[in-house]
Amino acid sequence: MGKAQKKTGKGRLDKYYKLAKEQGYRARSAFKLIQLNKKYSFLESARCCIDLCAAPGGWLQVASKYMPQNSVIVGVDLVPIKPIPRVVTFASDITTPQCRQLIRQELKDWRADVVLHDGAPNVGTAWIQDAYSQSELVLMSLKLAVEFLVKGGTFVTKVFRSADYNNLIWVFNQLFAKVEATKPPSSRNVSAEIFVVCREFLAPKHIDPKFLDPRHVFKDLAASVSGTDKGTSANNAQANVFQPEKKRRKRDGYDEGDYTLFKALPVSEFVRSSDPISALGTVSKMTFLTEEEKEWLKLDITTGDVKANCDDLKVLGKGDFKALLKWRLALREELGIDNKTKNTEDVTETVEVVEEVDEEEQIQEELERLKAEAAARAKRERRRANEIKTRTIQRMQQNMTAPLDIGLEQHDASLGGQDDFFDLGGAEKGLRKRGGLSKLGDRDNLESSDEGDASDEDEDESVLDSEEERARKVAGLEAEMDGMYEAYRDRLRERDAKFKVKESRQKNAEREEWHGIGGDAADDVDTESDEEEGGWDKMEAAKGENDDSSSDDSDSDDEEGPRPSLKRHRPDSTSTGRPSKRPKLVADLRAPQPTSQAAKLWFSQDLFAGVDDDIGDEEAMSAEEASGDEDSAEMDVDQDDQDDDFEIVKAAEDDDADMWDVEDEDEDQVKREKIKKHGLTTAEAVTLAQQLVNRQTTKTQLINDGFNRYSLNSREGLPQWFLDEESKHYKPNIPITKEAVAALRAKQRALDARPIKKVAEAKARKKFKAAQRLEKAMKKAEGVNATTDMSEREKAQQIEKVMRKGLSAGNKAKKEVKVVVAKGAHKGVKGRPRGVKGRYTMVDARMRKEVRAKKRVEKANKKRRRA
Ligand SMILES: C[S@@+](CC[C@H](N)C(=O)[O-])C[C@H]1O[C@@H](n2cnc3c(N)ncnc32)[C@H](O)[C@@H]1O
Repeated sequence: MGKAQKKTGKGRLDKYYKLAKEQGYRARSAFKLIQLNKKYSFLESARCCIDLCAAPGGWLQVASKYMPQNSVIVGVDLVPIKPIPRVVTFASDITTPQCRQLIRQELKDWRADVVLHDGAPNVGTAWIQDAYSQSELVLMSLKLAVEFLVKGGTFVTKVFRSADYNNLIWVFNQLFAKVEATKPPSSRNVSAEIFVVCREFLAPKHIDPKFLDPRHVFKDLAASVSGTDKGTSANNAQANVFQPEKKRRKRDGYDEGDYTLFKALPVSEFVRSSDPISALGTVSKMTFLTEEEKEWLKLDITTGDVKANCDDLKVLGKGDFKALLKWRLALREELGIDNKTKNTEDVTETVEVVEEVDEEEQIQEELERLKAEAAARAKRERRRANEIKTRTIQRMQQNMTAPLDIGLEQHDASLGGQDDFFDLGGAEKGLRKRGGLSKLGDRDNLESSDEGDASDEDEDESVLDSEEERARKVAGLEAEMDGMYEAYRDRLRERDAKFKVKESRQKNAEREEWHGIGGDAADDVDTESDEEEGGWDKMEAAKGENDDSSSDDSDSDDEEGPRPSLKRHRPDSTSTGRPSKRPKLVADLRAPQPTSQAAKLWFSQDLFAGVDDDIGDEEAMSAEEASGDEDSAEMDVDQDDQDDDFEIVKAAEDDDADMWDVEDEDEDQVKREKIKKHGLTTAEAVTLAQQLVNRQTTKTQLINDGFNRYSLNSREGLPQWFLDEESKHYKPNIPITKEAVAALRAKQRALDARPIKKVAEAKARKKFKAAQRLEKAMKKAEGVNATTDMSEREKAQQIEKVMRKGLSAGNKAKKEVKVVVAKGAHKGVKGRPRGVKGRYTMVDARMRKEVRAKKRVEKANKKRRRA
């Protein structure tokens, strides 16, 4: 569950999820009802509505919003529903009489205009079983609907496109004048759900109880579910043979590309087939057309019955099928296909034993044998495929991590016929021949023995078929390209300090990036979008944690799988010193090799999915199965992945409107502060902000625009060089306006004009001191004013003096000291030189140099003394 898309979050947290969050709905499914109501307008005129299976309450919220004031709205679910204004809710099972009573108590004499049903059983078993329960639930809801609906009322229900679909529609048609099935846009395409809107309830006086009885409505399916057959076509084929009395309908539709009912099969195929049962179960007729087949008609064993049976298989019973199988066995013996029975011809005693064996048993044995053979074959093939995968992985890993340093290309080229310069496969083979890859061989053998398979070198060679060879070459080339690109980047890093800075900035940007609205711009503008990013990451992380606890497989998914802010790590050059520019072909596999990042990336591709599991770790398999069960138990998270599209929008404990985790707030705070501190930093962001302020766009529009062709790009498995290129050019082109650029420039200019910190501090200090002086002066002035032994005039003079001093003290210009060099006319002058006014100081031309020299000597002497 949740593995097909891993619903890697991206698919799951879609536009409607975000809209639900934004508009305060508890579940994205709210939009389904909104869209259904938009099409059929049943809520606006309704005065009473019952919502069956209503938790967490998305539909109830919509009903309460669209229905007139003072309407009666009742919601029921197995789980309690958090209160919603104007809505009565209670917890009950809609399939029980107690639920019926509760609704009756609530409605009294009222009848409902609308009955809604969006129920989904808590799944966990096989799909066909789940679908059946869902259909049953629909029928139960219909039962309540017909009891409480007013004549002409509307019943809206969710149905799954299962085998029961037509039966349900038939029943609806008996009770409602208009029945329409529709899939609202918000219902995911991957979901099998469909909504049926039944209008104009006929309210018949008497309703045949069979209409509402699952045993009658889903009669055939119940039979097939209780039997051994779970609905697969292969099983169906077998069931057709062993229980031909019970005709099975094609409930699951026809096989891909096979839409005809009548099928003919050459009888030789039936005789030679390893799975005769399937042949008998699927074909209508077996033909004798070739010369060989016509010869068989002449044999004694081919009786008239056999011929007649071959003519129309659809009318045969169990005994006829047995007869055909018996005939097949006899014919195979005749033809020498079955060596086992042929050998028995030579041993008289054994022949006797064989003759004694009951027909029934013989067929049974044959069946057993065929089954065992098929199972063994499948197992062999699986193991073989696993081996191929494992070896491919090992080899590619080697190619990626180890330097190719022994001039193999020249060597192989010199042998002639080696066109491909990069043919690592050939080189490896050469090495293997020379024993250079003995370690690899050891490892291979080790693995083979682990799996209990006696595969040897020969088999190993046969496994390397041309396709694998080609795939390996391609992988080798790609790995080499990756290596070269890394080396190139390393060189850049060494040469260009700016590159490093750029790189780290880019990493930060990637970490910050939300792929919704579009990069930095969105990040800058919409703080709520930022919240979403936080929420997204948290949810992903939470999912990761869940997976961690439940499955090994999902562990790796978490590490390698796509993330909203996918960040690719480069191999740590510090740990390995300088990275080798050429990958080594031979590596010591005995020592545990750390998987390189490039290798991790490579192995995160679908091709390798499940390799680890397949290698035979049964524990991992069972853990995975267990996790599957656990997953399915998490109704609100995964159920809709499989069959229901219901998804609860995460809600905060206390506040419905604010639906993100409290933990996110810190992160959001940081982002908000960042924007507060630095403002909007890109022209795109400023443009979007201006559009928002000027009401040229809305937040919803922005979110909608965020779902563009760039937003859900998967970067999984793509080489780094490609991603680097893409990050430069393949991104949404958000328009920018002149005004935005001008605003940013103005801001930049203001920033440039700002004094540096020290100057600003000095200025502030000066200001502070001036204020202190002024305060002091004012105090003094007040003192002067308070004295009684001075005339008013004297006081005024004194105060003016004090204030002038206080104000001007800070502004005192430093008295200039004139420097007079003692050379020329001033050389040897004693006293004030001529023509110099004010303060002066005489300097010797050589004085500075001499003073410095003197200091140097003193310092040197000091050192010497200390030594
Ligand atoms: C898809 S959710 C409903 C979502 C709802 N329409 C909304 O918008 O919030 C399905 C609900 O069916 C409920 N359910 C399943 N079987 C039920 C039963 N027998 N009786 C009552 N509720 C049931 C589940 O508890 C689950 O909450």
